[in-house]
Amino acid sequence: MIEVNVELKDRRYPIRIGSHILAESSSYAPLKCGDKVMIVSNPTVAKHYLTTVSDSLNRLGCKVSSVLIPDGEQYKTLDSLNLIFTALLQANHGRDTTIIALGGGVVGDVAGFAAASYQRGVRLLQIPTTLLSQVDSSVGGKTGVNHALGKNMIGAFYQPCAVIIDSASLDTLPKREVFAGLAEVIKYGAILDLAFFDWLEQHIDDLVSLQPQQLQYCIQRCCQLKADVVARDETEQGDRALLNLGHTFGHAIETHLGYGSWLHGEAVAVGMLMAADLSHLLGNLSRQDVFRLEKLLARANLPTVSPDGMSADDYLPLMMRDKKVLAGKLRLVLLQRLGQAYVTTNSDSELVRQAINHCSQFD
Ligand SMILES: NC(=O)c1ccc[n+]([C@@H]2O[C@H](COP(=O)([O-])OP(=O)(O)OC[C@H]3O[C@@H](n4cnc5c(N)ncnc54)[C@H](O)[C@@H]3O)[C@@H](O)[C@H]2O)c1
Ligand SMILES: O=C(O)C(=O)C[C@@H](O)[C@H](O)[C@H](O)COP(=O)(O)O
Ligand SMILES: [Zn+2]
Repeated sequence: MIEVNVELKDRRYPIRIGSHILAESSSYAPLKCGDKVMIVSNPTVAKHYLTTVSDSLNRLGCKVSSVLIPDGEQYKTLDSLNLIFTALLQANHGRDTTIIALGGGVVGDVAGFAAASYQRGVRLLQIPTTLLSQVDSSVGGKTGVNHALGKNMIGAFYQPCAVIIDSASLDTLPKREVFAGLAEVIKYGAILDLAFFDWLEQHIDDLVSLQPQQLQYCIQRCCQLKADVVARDETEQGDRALLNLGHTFGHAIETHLGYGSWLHGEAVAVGMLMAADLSHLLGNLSRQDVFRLEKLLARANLPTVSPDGMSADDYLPLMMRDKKVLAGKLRLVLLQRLGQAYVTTNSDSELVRQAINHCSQFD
């Protein structure tokens, strides 16, 4: 087992990464004998991992209850949050409880927000079971739910006390979900680390087929890159916005099509290409580097063109609701070059339209 630490201003928490570590009680520190816990999961994940996790916690001497929310992005809602609150109240959980998120990013974001708000805040532990949640959503404390008018519009920054990543849990993950996770993996290389981008170009086939050694290195590198950004800027006052590459476009796709139609990673993949194209139009990223990004995404079996029938007119109003908008001005994450991103308000809407059109089938 290896550990990456997230060093916040006033405290730190560990990300433990290993294979088959959910079956070991020692993985769950700081949980200890006598602790009350509520595991939040969904039926799909529970079928595979709830017994393993509950057994480990029971052996540790924890008092374990669980609640399942429905599976899917369309259930990342206030209703699901309320299901969790009801279960907590019915089982008499107080401020000394710990909420454990066992699942992908949807479970993690909803359970995380439940932890942030139940009785004004209880302890949270993340057990991510998708590639996307292992490399991204379980780390850094963004929690929340969607609104029909926009992604992740209601939420809180709320850090977990630990993140436990069992890479073996990816063996049961559908391939399409593995590919979606690779979009966020490629994002880290594109925004922060050219050497990692180069490594991904060499090893993307190994990741697609979940080769254990390459997978562990990839998860560790992504967690380290995210931990470093979050340590510098926990609540997105500056640099953390770089983690949003492609998301202003991608969230528009998810909202426009209806949550769950395209996966988050798929929408982010196309969004990153739009951002890369725009970066090129603004005279930064070279055409060759736009192609490198496109090729890597395609090799990860991700979409590289906008959804059928979605036009720039559909994107722009939704993009104006992005959380990075300041004083009514769109702020976008763009690429100076591969491995170096920046945030800009200097994005003329005609060029934004052009970039969207370049990534559309009719172009
Ligand atoms: N908080 C953040 O910083 C952050 C970062 C990135 C993404 N997100 C959010 O994360 C969400 C996407 O997360 P996701 O891609 O994990 O999707 P998800 O949570 O919907 O999980 C994908 C699917 O895989 C299933 N699943 C999960 N683990 C499994 C396993 N081990 N075996 C078999 N099936 C399994 C789930 O039940 C679901 O059907 C989006 O809502 C996105 O906005 C948040
Ligand atoms: O952790 C972050 O910061 C990110 O932006 C990571 C993103 O991958 C993630 O999808 C996040 O939920 C998007 O945040 P939002 O603030 O645009 O909703
Ligand atoms: Zn994301």
